[in-house]
Amino acid sequence: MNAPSSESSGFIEIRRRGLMLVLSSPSGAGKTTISRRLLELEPQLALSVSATTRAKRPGEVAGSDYHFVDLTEFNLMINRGEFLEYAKVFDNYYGTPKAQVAREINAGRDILFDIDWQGTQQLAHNAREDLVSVFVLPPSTRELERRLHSRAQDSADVVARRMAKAADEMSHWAEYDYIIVNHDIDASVESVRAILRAERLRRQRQIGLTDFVKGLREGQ
Ligand SMILES: Nc1nc2c(ncn2[C@@H]2O[C@H](COP(=O)(O)OP(=O)(O)O)[C@@H](O)[C@H]2O)c(=O)[nH]1
Ligand SMILES: Nc1ncnc2c1ncn2[C@@H]1O[C@H](COP(=O)(O)OP(=O)(O)O)[C@@H](O)[C@H]1O
Repeated sequence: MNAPSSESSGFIEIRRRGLMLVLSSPSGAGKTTISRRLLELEPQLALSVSATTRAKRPGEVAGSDYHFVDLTEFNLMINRGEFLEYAKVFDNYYGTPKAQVAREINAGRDILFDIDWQGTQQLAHNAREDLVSVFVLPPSTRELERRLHSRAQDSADVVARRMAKAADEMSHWAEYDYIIVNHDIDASVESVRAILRAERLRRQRQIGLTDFVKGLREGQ
């Protein structure tokens, strides 16, 4: 039988299970920028570091933005069952290693995923109760293209291919819990923080609530 955990004050403690916050968007809409700001502002939130076969961009740090691996290593990781989900996006493979996610959630920390709709569908299938999904839309197609060019990290033909895929990716918006149109970066970050604040209070994430309320009723 589970004994209610107590703090030194004698109050029964409510603990919280961590949640899995997914941010998806067409490439260039701003989810990496939003993610970086959230991680600075939310000490309870950790980034799920994906493995990818894509080349490192200038400014990216191996092991903190992505684990950069070759296709042979990626296939080995698949065969060893190390991924919670994985998908091919554009011409590269991307996957979420299981170990880090389990560690964070069980420690009551929240974990942020910058993954596409294919990965989100797999997480919804495997972990619906823990999942909170947010789709980020650009204010317009023209602004999306401007942002992809302004990032200046991909060649012109890569930008053209990302634009060509954007409509396809955006067609998945209805599979998400929340939608944010990223006009202003500060407002978008605050919207995600509001979602986090409310979602952290969901009944299903509270551990020890039955004992806590029982204690209240018994006058503790
Ligand atoms: N399914 C899945 N998608 C991922 C993962 N990591 C990144 N992605 C997605 O892959 C796409 C390309 O990412 P990236 O090459 O970093 O370019 P970005 O679109 O500019 O962020 C984005 O839609 C990411 O959300 C992952 O582990 N799993
Ligand atoms: N609200 C915004 N207003 C203007 N520019 C933005 C906004 N959000 C992001 N950007 C810029 O758009 C470009 C693409 O953003 P990024 O976060 O890399 O997108 P994604 O991760 O969705 O591909 C970057 O140069 C970023 O600074």
